[in-house]
Amino acid sequence: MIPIDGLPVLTAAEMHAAEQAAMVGEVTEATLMDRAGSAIAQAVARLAAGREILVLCGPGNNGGDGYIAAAALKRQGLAVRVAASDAPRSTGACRAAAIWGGAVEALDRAEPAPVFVDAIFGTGLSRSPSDEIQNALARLAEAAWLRIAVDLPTGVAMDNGKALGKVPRFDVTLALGAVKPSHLLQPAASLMGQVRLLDIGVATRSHARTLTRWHLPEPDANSHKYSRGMVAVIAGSMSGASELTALAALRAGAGYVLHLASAGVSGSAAPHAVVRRDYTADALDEDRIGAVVIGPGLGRDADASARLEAALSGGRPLIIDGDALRLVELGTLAKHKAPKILTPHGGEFTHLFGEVTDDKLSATRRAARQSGAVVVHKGADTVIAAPDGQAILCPEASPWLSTAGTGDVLAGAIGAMLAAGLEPLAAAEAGVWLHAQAARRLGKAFIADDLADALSAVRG
Ligand SMILES: NC(=O)C1=CN([C@@H]2O[C@H](COP(=O)(O)OP(=O)(O)OC[C@H]3O[C@@H](n4cnc5c(N)ncnc54)[C@H](OP(=O)(O)O)[C@@H]3O)[C@@H](O)[C@H]2O)[C@@H](O)CC1
Ligand SMILES: Nc1ncnc2c1ncn2[C@@H]1O[C@H](COP(=O)(O)OP(=O)(O)O)[C@@H](O)[C@H]1O
Ligand SMILES: [K+]
Repeated sequence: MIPIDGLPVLTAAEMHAAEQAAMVGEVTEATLMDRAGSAIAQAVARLAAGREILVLCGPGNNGGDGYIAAAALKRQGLAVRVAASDAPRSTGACRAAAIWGGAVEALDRAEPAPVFVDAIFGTGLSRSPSDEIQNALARLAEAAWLRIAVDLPTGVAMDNGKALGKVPRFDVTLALGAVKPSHLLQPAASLMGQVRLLDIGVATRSHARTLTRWHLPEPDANSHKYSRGMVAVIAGSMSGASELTALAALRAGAGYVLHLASAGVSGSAAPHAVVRRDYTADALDEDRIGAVVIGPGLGRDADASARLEAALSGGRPLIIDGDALRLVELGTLAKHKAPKILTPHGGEFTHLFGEVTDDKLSATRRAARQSGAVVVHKGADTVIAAPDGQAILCPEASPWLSTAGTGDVLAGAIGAMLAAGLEPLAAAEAGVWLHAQAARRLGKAFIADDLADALSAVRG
């Protein structure tokens, strides 16, 4: 059972191609199924710790994996029963059912067991499971002590994070061969419990992968405040938001943070480490500025538009967030040649790129291509994409982040990473990682100010 940080994420088409490529020489579909079944059995035996196991098997190869796993568990002397939603149909499932060879209970009459293993449907789900299947899953899951899904919980589509019908909550999902988009996309991701990969010897390559820890730049004896990275935050009508961004940039490790506001808007407030200057048209002429953040608290008035235009024409690496995402036009963005990162939440994304009609991964990739920017499409399932198609899917972040100002903090953290010299995609990933870790450390009911402060501890 492999933790999934930094692993490739394969869509249905990519997974199919990877499986086909793996089936060479003596390796057949049956070989892969045997590997999957024995890896599942090993994981289930470990998790079950001697408790009785009920494996639910479907008619396709997901069911086939279930029969092979049940047979292996039985050989180990564990108490295991099998129930089926349907007779085995695929060649693989028929072979596997024969290997099991034991009793098969009818799904609607199956008695619950403490450990419930769902191998009804996996990547081959083509429509909503019947009410009979949905009800049986709900009843058996409810009565179980531990719920384990094989590959994907039954009812979850593979690529778009959608649940087709009622899907119970699982404790563990064992991804076979590769992580798939629905392991990370909402609402499906929140039904999976812990996702772990089982290696079945399929080589996986993809332009998408899961979030991973970044080895962040550390200062050394030659460092000074400018070499650590200088971030300029352009303020607007609500300076609280841009102050949070400035604080977060410092806490994330920037060497120098400039807060540029209208005369009289911000003065001597803490933290005193933020350098506060009046915003002027030539404010961004300072060559040492490594990243400009614009949007948090910017407002949407004429001043805000003028500041955005100055930031876009200034040619410095940019992070465009909040109000600036409501003001900016796609055409202008594509013409801006310096590195840029957009950090929209769902509403801002729709405003700029239109409704997501397919899935968050495809939509974010498209947006990055259209805008020529790295796009951080925020939410419980943040997706980051670069114009060249590379994408990063993030595991479910703390729901306590759903409080005002946490996005301003993220923009500051990403600003610090960009100013420190990371490439835009790496800067976005590192910022999102720091932000998620800070939230995790804080636990519950924190506020955005706490989150900004906690970035220091995550760096430490
Ligand atoms: N390929 C490989 O190399 C490996 C694959 N592996 C395993 O195979 C799994 C994919 O197997 P799979 O393609 O057979 O699909 P699966 O999820 O079992 O379902 C398909 C069956 O269900 C049916 N069906 C679908 N939806 C339905 C519904 N709502 N209600 C009723 N029926 C429905 C569908 O019938 P149809 O849609 O044609 O009517 C078909 O009969 C994958 O998740 C992994 O576990 C591993 O063994 C490693 C090697
Ligand atoms: N329910 C949630 N679960 C996990 N993360 C969330 C949730 N809601 C919001 N977030 C995260 O919190 C931040 C909120 O940003 P944003 O919506 O821009 O807020 P604000 O503009 O108030 O700062 C984003 O990083 C987002 O990914
Ligand atoms: K399943």
